[in-house]
Amino acid sequence: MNAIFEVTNLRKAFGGLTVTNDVSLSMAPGDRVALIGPNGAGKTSFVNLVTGNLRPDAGEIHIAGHNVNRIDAIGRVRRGLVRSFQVTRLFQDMTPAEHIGMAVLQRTGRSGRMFGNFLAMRDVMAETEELLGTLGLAGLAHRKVSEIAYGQQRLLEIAVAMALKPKVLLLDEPAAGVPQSDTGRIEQALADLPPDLAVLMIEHDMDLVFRFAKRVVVLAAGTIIFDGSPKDVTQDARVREAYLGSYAHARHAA
Ligand SMILES: Nc1ncnc2c1ncn2[C@@H]1O[C@H](COP(=O)(O)OP(=O)(O)OP(=O)(O)O)[C@@H](O)[C@H]1O
Repeated sequence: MNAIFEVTNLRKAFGGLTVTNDVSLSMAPGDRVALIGPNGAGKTSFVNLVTGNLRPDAGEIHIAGHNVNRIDAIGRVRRGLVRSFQVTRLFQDMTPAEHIGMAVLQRTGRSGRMFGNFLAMRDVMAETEELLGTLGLAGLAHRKVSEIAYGQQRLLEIAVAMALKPKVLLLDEPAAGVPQSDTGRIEQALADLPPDLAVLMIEHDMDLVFRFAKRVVVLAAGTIIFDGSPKDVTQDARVREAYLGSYAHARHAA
């Protein structure tokens, strides 16, 4: 396989707790992968390791064939590994257009000009308008983030990530917290992502997983226990046991 993203034998422990246990995962351009697992399985830790927000104890991370272990989080974004910006990290007083414009400036190496009127730059504005239009946010381009609906803020996260022109996109529960009436627009945005982009989505909503993913990876207690088709995942005995075990644990704790 011609991997755009490859993790081999990744390992991380917090004290005595191993949260990433010899994890290997490879993705090709165009892959649509859902990363699922019970609460506390290590999904977020895995994403933090690959984005450079956590340092692994062992293992290698490659983006487009380059080892990025020694490259920081911003450097990995430059190499094409982008995690969707979280709603909690959007600036409430800024507009969607300003968010996209800033991301375009960052990508094109002009972030020193962020405090000028960068939206007056023709190329920045053109790209901003196009991206907001694609995601159905054109009418909100100049409203403050605090004034737009939560579902639209989540669409803006995707738009900001896309402005960085990723090769690999990591999405953390893109529809979580969005009212049912608006989840269709998020799903449409996911369906419209460029076909050559590799997407890894952490998701708890299994309906969304089955509609989006061509491949499902299941983490349990830091270990990949399944990597295969959506069709097979529900039949897998280890997967069933991991989820049932976590429910039993939750019920016991309640
Ligand atoms: N900085 C940290 N220090 C110590 N333990 C941590 C740290 N970060 C995460 N953990 C622990 O690592 C384990 C895996 O957590 P992680 O958040 O990666 O799981 P998750 O699969 O993303 O869970 P959820 O679905 O609930 O978000 C948990 O037991 C968590 O408490």
